Amino acid sequence: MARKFFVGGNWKCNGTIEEVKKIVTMLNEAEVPSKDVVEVVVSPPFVFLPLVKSLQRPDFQLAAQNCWVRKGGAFTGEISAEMLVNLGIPWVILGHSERRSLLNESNEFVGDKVAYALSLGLKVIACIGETLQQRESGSTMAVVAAQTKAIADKASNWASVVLAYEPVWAIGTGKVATPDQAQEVHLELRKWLHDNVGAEVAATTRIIYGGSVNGANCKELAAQPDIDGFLVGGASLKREFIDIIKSLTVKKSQL
Ligand SMILES: O=C(CO)COP(=O)(O)O
Repeated sequence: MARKFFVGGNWKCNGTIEEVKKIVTMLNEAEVPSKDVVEVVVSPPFVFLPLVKSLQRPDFQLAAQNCWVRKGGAFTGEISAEMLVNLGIPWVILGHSERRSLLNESNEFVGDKVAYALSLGLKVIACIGETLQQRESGSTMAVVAAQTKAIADKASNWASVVLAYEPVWAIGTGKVATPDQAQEVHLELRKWLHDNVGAEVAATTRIIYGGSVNGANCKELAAQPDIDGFLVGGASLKREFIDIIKSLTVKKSQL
């Protein structure tokens, strides 16, 4: 079964009501491939989720950028997975490197979050990725394998998981991974899934790339056989997000 191309737009902590309306209008007017070909998931900050939901075209979906690790309750400032379900938000981004580094989210904590969100029927964009120091010391695969293991140890429903490989050194830096660099890690991750989770999960799980993806570099990355889409930060707030949605042409493996 072919893996459907997936493009997520992570707006991070950006936007005003006016800006949100402008971006949604721009996306609503765009001509893009059908949702049978490309799955598009937009992730505004929590407070704008209802607004975007009310305005957004029906073929695009929504993701929250985080949720609480367990059932909601006395956790001031948190948003629970139950609330996302109640609001009709199908996806949640978990384990983003900004949360791992700035808020000290550990592999185990991210694994618990993923498992809890999945248990409520949410679909999860689970983020992993190494720092520059880790890459330079040759530990990229060990780092992303440990991050993936913490998720795999607790998550059973892989059909609802998209794995986002986002090297920390490429996020917001303009230093995109080369297609070969990204493909190499994606292939290794697929092998890891094969050996540690199962052949079916390895063959069907979408592994998407994130980190300085833009309208100019997306096509070459999208052509790699194991890159199944993108998680886009800065460029998801701009018109070039439409070019990224349209970036899938022919996979290198099919040439
Ligand atoms: O962190 C990212 C998406 O989650 C990537 O951000 P940039 O596309 O701005 O590098």
